[in-house]
Amino acid sequence: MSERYDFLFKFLVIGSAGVGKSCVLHQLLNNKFNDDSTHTIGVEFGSRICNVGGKSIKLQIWDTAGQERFRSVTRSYYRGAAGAILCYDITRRDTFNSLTDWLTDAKTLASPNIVIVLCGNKKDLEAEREVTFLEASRFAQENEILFLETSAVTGENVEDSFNKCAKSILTRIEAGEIDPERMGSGIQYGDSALRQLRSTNRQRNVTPTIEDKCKCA
Ligand SMILES: Nc1nc2c(ncn2[C@@H]2O[C@H](COP(=O)(O)OP(=O)(O)OP(=O)(O)O)[C@@H](O)[C@H]2O)c(=O)[nH]1
Repeated sequence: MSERYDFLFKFLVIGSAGVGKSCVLHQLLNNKFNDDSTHTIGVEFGSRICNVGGKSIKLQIWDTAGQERFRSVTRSYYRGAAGAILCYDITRRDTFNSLTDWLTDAKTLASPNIVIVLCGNKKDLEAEREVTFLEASRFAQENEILFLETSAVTGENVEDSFNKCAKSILTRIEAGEIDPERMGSGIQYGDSALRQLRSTNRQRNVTPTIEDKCKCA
């Protein structure tokens, strides 16, 4: 049976090597910690459906390698991403210090409108913390991105991070700030019937509302 969803969003998981990107994604997809994670080579892929704001959204998620030597490969996957989960490790200040570079890459290679959720991962390692919650939330505020601390071990806030990103994209679509039909928006409608509705409406010169679109999907 084919999956039914209202929208499909393309997401990236980015951040320095070893911050826990693959473990965060594994926790999201399998509800458990992968204690055998190795460095990602290039990119890996996963998908799942989440329900936010009364809509069903398929997340198509690209987990990128953080190691510098794969940067040219991973950069080629940024194009057309609607959202990014930007991870650092709360126990390693160097991973926090490189966030500005990751942000620049996301905005220039994906889209200036990309919705970014900052995840301070390894929240379970409180005793080894090097980056405070407060300074990270200030950084997020200054850069107008969302922020959560997560743990791929306990699962805390993992699902919330992806949901928060999806919710924010949805809100911006509904507010007319993001146009899903723009080339490279990283967003697709969920059903071919929608395209039919749009072309019918276009012939009638009617613009479908988001409600029409979702009813149809
Ligand atoms: N304590 C703790 N360890 C974690 C957490 N997330 C990941 N790890 C550990 O951190 C290490 C790196 O995790 P990965 O998920 O492979 O890191 P990555 O960011 O995908 O690394 P690259 O693929 O090289 O970019 C592994 O040893 C994990 O077991 C977490 O939330 N808490």
